[in-house]
Amino acid sequence: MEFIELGPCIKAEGTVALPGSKSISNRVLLLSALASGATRLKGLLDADDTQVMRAALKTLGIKIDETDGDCVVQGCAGRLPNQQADLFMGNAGTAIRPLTAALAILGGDYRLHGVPRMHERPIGDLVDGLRMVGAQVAYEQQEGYPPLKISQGQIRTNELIKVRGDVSSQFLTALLMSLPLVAKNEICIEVIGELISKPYIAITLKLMKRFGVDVRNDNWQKFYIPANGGQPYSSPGTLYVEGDASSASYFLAAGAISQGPVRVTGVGRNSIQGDVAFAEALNQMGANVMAGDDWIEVRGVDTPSGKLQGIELNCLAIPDAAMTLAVAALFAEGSTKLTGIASWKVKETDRIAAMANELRKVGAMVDSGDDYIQITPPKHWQSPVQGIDTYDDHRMAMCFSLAALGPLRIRINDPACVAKTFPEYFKEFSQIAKSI
Ligand SMILES: O=C(O)C1=C[C@@H](OP(=O)(O)O)[C@@H](O)[C@H](O)C1
Ligand SMILES: C=C(OP(=O)(O)O)C(=O)O
Repeated sequence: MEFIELGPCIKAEGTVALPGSKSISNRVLLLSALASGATRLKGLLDADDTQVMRAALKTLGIKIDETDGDCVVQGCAGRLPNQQADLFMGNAGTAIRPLTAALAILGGDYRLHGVPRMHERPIGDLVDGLRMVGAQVAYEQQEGYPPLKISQGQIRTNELIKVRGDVSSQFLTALLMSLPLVAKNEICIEVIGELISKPYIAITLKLMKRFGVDVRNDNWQKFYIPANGGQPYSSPGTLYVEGDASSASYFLAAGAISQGPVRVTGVGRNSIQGDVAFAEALNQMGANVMAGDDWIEVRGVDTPSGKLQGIELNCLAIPDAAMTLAVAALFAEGSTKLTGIASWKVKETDRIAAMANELRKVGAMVDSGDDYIQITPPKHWQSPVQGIDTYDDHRMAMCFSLAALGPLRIRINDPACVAKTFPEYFKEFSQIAKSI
């Protein structure tokens, strides 16, 4: 097995220009493809999750030109050139879920599949929502999970559409982005159960608006898609993709654990990404945080003891950056309890189990349940000889790089899994984290 050894680092200091946001990149790729006109995308993320989206769109006949560093997408005005395709979606939730919905609504003869873990990640709530409007979607193996087969349906949009919101917000995002394609009348989507990850729905709505569709959000329970003539999306011309706020969290945490200053550029106080709230959580732990329009910076901590303080925090709105808090908690005084994280179980791996296992390996005391994890920092740090396992989860690898800011050298297994969203992660980390 491949591994990387890091630290022990005496300080973390410097500036990191963030790669593009995964969530924004995959949404704008799809919206540009469905829109009329060409869209120039600047700052798009180039990583596994966005590569599978680009490749799928190309297979569907969308022209994407990447010759000059930008990505120029020729929209198909809601009519995909290829009505038959076999599409590999890797392990990208932001690719398979919205694309499944768009293809099921437009109709054709499609198959969508991914890596083995993708076939364990639920999609049943989305399929149920799509079947409600007459889309034809079938499970190839296990009921409720990819691979999926899509065929031509008879789409009806005059009834209320319901979708569960408590497993993944990506199902609602997928319906929101695809239903305008057939909105001859106003369409209402009702969310059943508590909607998790709300800031990601906010990203979806803001980006749809950039492409001309203004959805009315009635208290996060009902969403109204306006009637249009069947050609809803139009290109905004040029669109800039923000830096990834979840990717920012590792560097900001490094700036808090050490003296910093560590600055990230590409996201700032006006970001449309919910994970910028990670900086507020760090601040609650005592970190010294500053932000401008296009940057966030952390300079150590501002507490009497000079150490981060453990907190209790509901992380329903920041599921991805919450993982970074779990590892930052190793460096805090007192325990940290993160709640509202039940969705961790159905992501790249069972993140509650993975996080608990690996935090224990460095000496922390960990208690966890269905929707929480509580971390008490190590009395005596340990460096596991066999290394920290990463479970093919990019965030496990990126989070545990922070353990190198502790007193011991740390080995991270299978570091290449960061390619899902941040292929250059370890290069960037080693530029700011300085070893003895
Ligand atoms: O819509 C999105 O871009 C995302 C939504 C979140 O998923 P859930 O809604 O499943 O929590 C998040 O974890 C994921 O990385 C990206
Ligand atoms: C949950 C994640 O990814 P996905 O978009 O595949 O759901 C993630 O990036 O942490």
